Amino acid sequence: MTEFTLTAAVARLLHRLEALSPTSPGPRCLQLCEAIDAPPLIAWLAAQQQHPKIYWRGRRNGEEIAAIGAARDHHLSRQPSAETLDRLYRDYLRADHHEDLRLYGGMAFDPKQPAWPDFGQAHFVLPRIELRRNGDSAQIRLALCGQVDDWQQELAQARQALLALEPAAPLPPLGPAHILSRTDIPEQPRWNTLIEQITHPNFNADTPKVVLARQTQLSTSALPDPWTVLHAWQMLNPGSYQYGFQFSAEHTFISCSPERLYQRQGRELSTEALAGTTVRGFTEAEDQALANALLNDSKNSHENQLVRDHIEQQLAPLADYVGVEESPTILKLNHIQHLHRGIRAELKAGVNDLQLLQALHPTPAVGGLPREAAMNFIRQREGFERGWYAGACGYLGTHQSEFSVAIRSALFSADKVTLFAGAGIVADSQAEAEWQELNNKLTTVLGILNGL
Ligand SMILES: C=C(O[C@H]1C=CC=C(C(=O)O)[C@@H]1O)C(=O)O
Ligand SMILES: [Mg+2]
Repeated sequence: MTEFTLTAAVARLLHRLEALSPTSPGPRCLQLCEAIDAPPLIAWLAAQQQHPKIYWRGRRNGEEIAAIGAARDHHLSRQPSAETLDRLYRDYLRADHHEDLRLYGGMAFDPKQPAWPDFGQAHFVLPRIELRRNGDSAQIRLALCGQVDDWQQELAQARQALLALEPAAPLPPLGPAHILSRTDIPEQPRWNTLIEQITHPNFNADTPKVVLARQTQLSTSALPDPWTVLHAWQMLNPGSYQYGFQFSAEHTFISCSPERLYQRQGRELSTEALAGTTVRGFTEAEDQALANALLNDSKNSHENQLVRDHIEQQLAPLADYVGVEESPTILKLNHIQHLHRGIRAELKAGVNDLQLLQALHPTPAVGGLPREAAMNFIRQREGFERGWYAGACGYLGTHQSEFSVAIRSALFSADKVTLFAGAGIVADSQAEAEWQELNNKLTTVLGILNGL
């Protein structure tokens, strides 16, 4: 009888590697796959010693992935061009590939801002080892990618990666971390000035929306493990995407984001307008009253409407059909609730993921309108580098691709954690209320970091 423990599956993969011919007839990329009973994936990932480490989980109990190492690593100093994407497709994502190879990674919010170290303007990885789970079914996948003359070395490296796997261990506990210092950029007085500028009728006439953000840098007595924080965060917000990228031991970017940039299955596209925010109530009646007030609030409706209109316009030339939910519904998170409109499209034949990324990212839920004017304002005045905050994170695959907008995110480096929160500023925005909205967006993660 086949044993589905990870150890048994790894032994089978080692055996299959041995059986592969040590020479290759040409350049090739392939994936060996074995069914497993999946261990808890975040805990397994945290225990591994190989980098990069990547975690991805779709919304509402969606597909879960933990991946380590790289059979191919594309660290780009510019956002992907048509040529780069063509190459990626030719090499791994060809429609005649039956292996379902995927490139996991992301891209920064603004290619014109300096890139974060490790993350670059864009960074995509074909993982060496991927654990993929969908409901009760899970596999371990081993990727091999090489040329004729380095094939033997590729086999040796794949073997090495399998032998270096660590067993899953419990996640390190959160521990009683104390926040020693906190620095906000911008601080509140500067925030107020910026809101005045954005809401000034002369500016607002041409630039109806700018999503202004704040960076909150914390130093703590004991830096918590980012994977433990992500795990705690996902328990509180299972309806959000949950993901983390650690390209080296130095920096980890995690996000528990409610926002989908897009999901593509074949030519079916699903995206959304997510903008407009209020808090949750303490009782069901209060929660419902807050939701109703949000649905009827003109400032929040305007925030959402601008995103909806823009996405519809951007998709029109790429799609045979675009359908938008006319009235927004409410998406509830642990501490806040948002206005949400689902958007579906049937893509024209031949439309690729690069076209989708360029058309949709960044949406006016994180940038503004018009896109370039809003981004210019952010670049010149916000005062910090957004890096992958509000960027696009996810995966590219042949038949299916999915990206989330990396809001509700945190960057862990040496001795500090940096949190990010933004708010859509439109004509009727009040500086104090928008500042409070930023705080509301941080409540859940701050609670985790405070050990609450
Ligand atoms: C930019 C962020 O949120 C966006 C997504 C949902 C609601 C938003 C809002 O109501 O302002 C923002 O547009 C963030 O959380 O950093
Ligand atoms: Mg808002």
